[in-house]
Amino acid sequence: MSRISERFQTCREAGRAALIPYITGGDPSPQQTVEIMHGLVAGGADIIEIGVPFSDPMADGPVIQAACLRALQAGTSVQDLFAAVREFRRQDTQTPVVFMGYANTLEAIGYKSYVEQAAAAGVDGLLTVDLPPDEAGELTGIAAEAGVELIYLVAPNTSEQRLEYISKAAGGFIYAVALKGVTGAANLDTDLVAGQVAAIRNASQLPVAVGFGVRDPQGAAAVARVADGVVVGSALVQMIADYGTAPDLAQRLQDAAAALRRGMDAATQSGGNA
Ligand SMILES: O=P(O)(O)OC[C@@H](O)[C@@H](O)c1c[nH]c2ccccc12
Repeated sequence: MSRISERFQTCREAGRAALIPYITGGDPSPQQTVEIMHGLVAGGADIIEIGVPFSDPMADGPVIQAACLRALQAGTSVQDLFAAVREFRRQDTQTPVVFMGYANTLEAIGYKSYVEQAAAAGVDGLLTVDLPPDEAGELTGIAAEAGVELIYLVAPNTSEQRLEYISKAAGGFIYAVALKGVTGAANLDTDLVAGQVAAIRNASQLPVAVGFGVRDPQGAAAVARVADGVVVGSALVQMIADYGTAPDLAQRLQDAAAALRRGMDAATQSGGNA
């Protein structure tokens, strides 16, 4: 069983939703990424999503765009991020790591080389925003061979037919984008999210994680009641923007993850995870 499936199973058995923090790799520096990853796990993260910084991150709002810029200015390369995951894996062999990024990066290195290096470093899944299943082509076979799961996004306006199609291609979990627009939005509508998750569950057996617009323990709690996983990105990335040079940056992110964790666990213990 893959590390991602295993983690969702553990969460299901424990009656809780998976906490999936997102940070941009190499922000504020590649060295700090490993420390932050360990901090997030200590705070209760189940899966870590690392953004591969890209100069034109079209799905991202201003907070993550700025993070990409900081990471690139710090000289972050994909190789640095593979090295960061290798380093992380020396202490943590349990927590799944997903690389989120854009096709451009994979194409520059070559799909096969990229996937093999990612797998060797200890990356479990790839979420490539502009490579939907119809365009993943040879990536699908390469990833399957390397044991790397391809995670796909489902938007609020994704048709039922399209949902069926994506479900067939998807691995790991389905990422439900809670709203139209870019990352870092503020208007999460939990009723809409509940309906969206229900529709996805009709089409797929995979766990469903929800992201975009979850920014605090209350929002995380509301999503944890209806989904298998909760992704929080911009709110944490904003802390890196604010405290990037503070010596206790990793501890601050650990505390933020712990607050999200508490909110989510309180919600699922009192309200069930149906
Ligand atoms: O930032 P938010 O609103 O908390 O959303 C999560 C998101 O940041 C993370 O999953 C992500 C960052 N960039 C992306 C691009 C596409 C899909 C998802 C992402």
